Amino acid sequence: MTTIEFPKDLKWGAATAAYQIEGAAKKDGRAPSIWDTFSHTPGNVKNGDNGDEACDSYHRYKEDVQYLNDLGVDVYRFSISWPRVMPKGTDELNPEGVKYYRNLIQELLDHDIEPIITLYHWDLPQTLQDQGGWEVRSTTDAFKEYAVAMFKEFGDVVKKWITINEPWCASFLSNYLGIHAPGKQDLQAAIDVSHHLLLAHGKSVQAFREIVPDGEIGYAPNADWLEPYSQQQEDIDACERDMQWKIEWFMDPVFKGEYPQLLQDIFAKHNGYLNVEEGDMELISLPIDFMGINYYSGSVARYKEGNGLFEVEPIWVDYQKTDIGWPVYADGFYKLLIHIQQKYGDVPIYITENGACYNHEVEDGVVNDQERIDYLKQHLTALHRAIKSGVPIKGYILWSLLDNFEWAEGYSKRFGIIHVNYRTFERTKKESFYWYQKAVQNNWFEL
Ligand SMILES: CCOCCOc1ccc(-c2cn(C[C@@H]3NC[C@@H](O)[C@H]3O)nn2)cc1
Repeated sequence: MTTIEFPKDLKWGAATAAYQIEGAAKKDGRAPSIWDTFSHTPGNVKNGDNGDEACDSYHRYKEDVQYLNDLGVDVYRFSISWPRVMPKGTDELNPEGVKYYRNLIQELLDHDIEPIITLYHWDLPQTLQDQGGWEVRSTTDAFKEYAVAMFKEFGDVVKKWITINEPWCASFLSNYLGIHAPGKQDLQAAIDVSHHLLLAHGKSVQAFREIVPDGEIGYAPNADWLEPYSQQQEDIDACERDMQWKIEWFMDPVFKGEYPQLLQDIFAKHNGYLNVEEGDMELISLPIDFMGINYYSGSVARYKEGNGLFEVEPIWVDYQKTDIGWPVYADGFYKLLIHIQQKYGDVPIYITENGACYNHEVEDGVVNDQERIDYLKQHLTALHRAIKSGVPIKGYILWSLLDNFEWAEGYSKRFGIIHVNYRTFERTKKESFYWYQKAVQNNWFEL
């Protein structure tokens, strides 16, 4: 048997996000977010699902922390619901909301699990959306006010912070493709949102240095891996364009202080333009301590005239697929990490999300999700290969601890290593839970 053994200091973890697991959407002063509005608008979410109750983790967080303790993870990545702690988006804090997160953090610390807080995991307070949302610059100041309040509340015990989760999803998927909240299909809006998300990141990094001087802060872009279907230049160029949309567009500003010209030119052909003001890029490119990378899938792709903004067509034949339809492409994980290191140098990286959707149900008390175990084996092997090649990987945080509300897919898509019965909220450890538990506790696994 082949053993894959990781560096002794690699941090192992699991991740969730507020709107996807908490529920209690109207409890103890929480105000609506754009995802409450979006999910309650017919047609936006499969089966008309919403996050009103989700996994009821708001009331069951102690049980969920016990599962993390059973796993033996070093870290737990969760997000704070902005409208739960700051219902108006700015101004006063909601003490009940703050108390929930203080209790959750204390429960983690009592079990020797390090909290990693994501400040923005897509649940913008609706009241701010009503004032223009991320399309307007003032929301970057509202975010800074929220971030500063959280740094002051929890910075004494929480030392790792992530500003923005998957800015590509929160900007282009949400405001150009219209698939996520607020569901707009407006390129200019998406470009403005992408810039304001990065500006909000920069403003909060600047504040963080004053408030939590011994802390570490980063952000968590998502990326898939597309490689040319052939060596035809048109196929190579098509992949480059789409990859730059997720990688360079969100990483060049932070690590190079500029947006990629290739994409600016493409956007301009569709009447989309950046609105950058004096000082913005200096804020956005303030040094950070780590970068999160969220990776799920990849494939070959080819040029297809007129197909979307970038005239690219992923070709998904020949791939094993998960139950959300995404190809399983672990090599893409390795190639992405090497590519990022080549482009941006030795930025410390946490894998802040990696996991698979398989919709197994409980049968006689068992959830036999062998496919998820195989996915994890393949991707952790690819990660190990990247580490051996010198990529500075600091941690692996699996998506997700629990089955949860998978955005526009609702509860129809299960990413958890723990099965959730959405009627009773009963949790059931899947076979992948036990496999991951062993890998975490051993720091190695056998192929
Ligand atoms: C060109 C057309 O493209 C359509 C692609 O549409 C999507 C939809 C969804 C995703 C997506 C979903 N996830 C998992 C989440 N990451 C954060 C966490 O909350 C998980 O639930 N990552 N990416 C990407 C692309």
